[in-house]
Amino acid sequence: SGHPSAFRTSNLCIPQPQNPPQLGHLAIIKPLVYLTLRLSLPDALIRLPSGSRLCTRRSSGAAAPGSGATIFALSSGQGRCGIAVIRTSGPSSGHALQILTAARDLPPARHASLRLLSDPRSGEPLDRALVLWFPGPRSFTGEDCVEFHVHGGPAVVSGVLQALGSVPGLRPAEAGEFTRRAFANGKLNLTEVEGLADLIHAETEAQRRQALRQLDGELGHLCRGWAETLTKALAHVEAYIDFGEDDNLEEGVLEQADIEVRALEVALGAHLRDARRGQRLRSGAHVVVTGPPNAGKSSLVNLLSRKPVSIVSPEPGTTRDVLETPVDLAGFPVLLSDTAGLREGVGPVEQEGVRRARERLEQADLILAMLDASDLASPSSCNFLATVVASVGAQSPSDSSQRLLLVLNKSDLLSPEGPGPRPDLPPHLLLSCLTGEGLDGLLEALRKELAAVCGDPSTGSPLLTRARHQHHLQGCLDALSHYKPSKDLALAAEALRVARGHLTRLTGGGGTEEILDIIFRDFCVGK
Ligand SMILES: Nc1nc2c(ncn2[C@@H]2O[C@H](COP(=O)(O)OP(=O)(O)OP(=O)(O)O)[C@@H](O)[C@H]2O)c(=O)[nH]1
Ligand SMILES: [K+]
Ligand SMILES: [Mg+2]
Repeated sequence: SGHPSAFRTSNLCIPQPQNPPQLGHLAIIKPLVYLTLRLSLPDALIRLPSGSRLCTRRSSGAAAPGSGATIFALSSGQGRCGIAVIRTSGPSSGHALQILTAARDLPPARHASLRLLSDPRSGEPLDRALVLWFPGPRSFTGEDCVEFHVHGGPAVVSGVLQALGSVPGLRPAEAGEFTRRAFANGKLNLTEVEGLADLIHAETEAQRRQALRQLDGELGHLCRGWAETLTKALAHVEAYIDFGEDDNLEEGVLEQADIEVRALEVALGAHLRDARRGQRLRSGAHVVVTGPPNAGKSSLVNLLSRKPVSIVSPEPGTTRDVLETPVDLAGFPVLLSDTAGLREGVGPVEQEGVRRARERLEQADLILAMLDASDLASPSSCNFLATVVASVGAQSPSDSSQRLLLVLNKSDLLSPEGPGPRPDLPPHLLLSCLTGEGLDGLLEALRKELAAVCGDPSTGSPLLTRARHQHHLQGCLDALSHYKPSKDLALAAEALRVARGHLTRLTGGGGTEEILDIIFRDFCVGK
C-alpha cells in the first residue's frame, strides 16, 4: 500500500514520478542514501567496538584491555568471611580452570559445579569450591571468565590466588580492570560504569537507587536519544548544503531541524538546572543547624546522628567550632553541621565561632533554624527571626539555592493550656529534644526537604551525578547557541557536530584516556 511513505525519510521528498530523466534519478537517490548512512551513525559512535583505539595504549590506571593477558583477583571483600569470590577474565580463563581442577573438560557454562581445587605445582588440595565457567562474550567483561567461590579463610584465598598466579598467561588484575574490559567490549557505557562505581560505594537507600538507575543506563539512553536528534538535524543541514540546489528536498527541511534543535536546547536547559541535585545525592547534602545560643542545636545534632558529636550544656556559647558529621537522614546522605549560637558582643573566641557559623551557613543546602520555644520574645530570638529566617524566606522558591526548616525546640517547657507560639511566626515544627516528641514529624519534613534538595532518585528524569555530566551537557548547549543556519550553513553544521561530540563523550564514545583513568580509579581491585 503506502510505498511512497515507506521511502520517505523525515522531510526528504520522494522523486516525482512524472519527470524521470536519467540524471534526475541519481540526484534523487543520492540524498536518500546519504541520509540513511548518516542516520545509522549514532550507535557506532556511542558504543565502542572491542579492539578500538582504547585498546592500543597502556595508561597509568587500569591496564588497557585487549593486551591478551588473563587477569585474576579476589572480587569479594577482604578479610575473613564465609565465601570469597575469585574471578578471572581473559583467554586463558578456561585453561586455568582446567589446571586448578585437574580436569580435561570444562564444566557446563553458567552452572555452579562443585570441584576440588588443587595447586598445579604441588598437587596439594586447596579447597572444595563452587566453580562457574562463563565463556565470552556472555560474561561480565565479554571475555572468557571464571568464578571460584571458595571458603573465605585467608589461607584458602591466598592459596588459590597463588595457584592462579602460577598458571602461564595469568597476572593479578589492577584496580577497575574487570570493569574497564567490560567497557572496552561494549558491555557497559561510561555512565553505566559510573553507576556501577557508585553502587559499590552507595551508603544510603537513595544513593543506591540513583546508582542503580544510572547502571540501568537511563542517562546513557537519554544522551543517545539526544545525539540521534542532533545526527538527524545534521543530516538535514548537510543534505541541504549538498543538494539544496537540486530541488529534491522538500520545503521546510531546515525549519524542521531548527525546531528539533530548539526543543533539545530546552530539554538540556531543564536537565542542567537539575544538575546540582544528583551530585548532592552522590556526595551528601549540606545541612546546617543554626540558631541563638542554648536553643538546643547540639542536642538536635546528637539526636539525629545518634551519637554524642557535640557537647551539650546549659551554658550559652558551648559550641564554638563547626562540628561536621555524616549521617543518613531518611535515606539521604547528609553532612550535618553543628555551629556556634549566633549572638553579638561576646569574647574573641566565641566571635570567631560565630564568624565560622555564618560562613558555614552560606554553604548550606538546607538550614535547620532552631529557636527555644519558651524564649521566643528574647532579643536573640527576635534578631535571629528578623535576619537569618527572614532572609532565606525572602528568596524566591525558583532560585531555591537554600531551603530552611524552622524548628521550635523545648516544646516540653510550654504549658499545655498556655498560648501557643506567636501567631506571626513563619511555618514551623514543634520539637522536644528532651522527650523526643515531634521527632517523627521533623524527620518526615526533612525527608521532603532533602528530596527537593537531592532530587528523588526513584522518579523523574535521570539525574546528572557528576560534574563531568554537567560539563558535557553545558558544552553541548553552548555549541548549539552557535547553530544559526540562516547565517551560515557550514558553521551551523559544525556547531551540531561539536554539540553531538559532547553527548558522545558523556557516554564514553571517543573518550580520552585521562577521563577513563579518573573514572576507573574509583574502583577497587577485583571490580
Ligand atoms: N527542657 C528542654 N531542654 C533542652 C531541650 N533540648 C536541649 N535542652 C537543654 O538546653 C541546654 C542547651 O542545649 P544545647 O544543645 O547545648 O544548646 P546549643 O544550642 O547547642 O547551645 P550553644 O552551643 O551554647 O549555642 C542544655 O541544658 C540542654 O539539656 C529540650 O527539648 N527541652
Ligand atoms: K549550650
Ligand atoms: Mg551547641
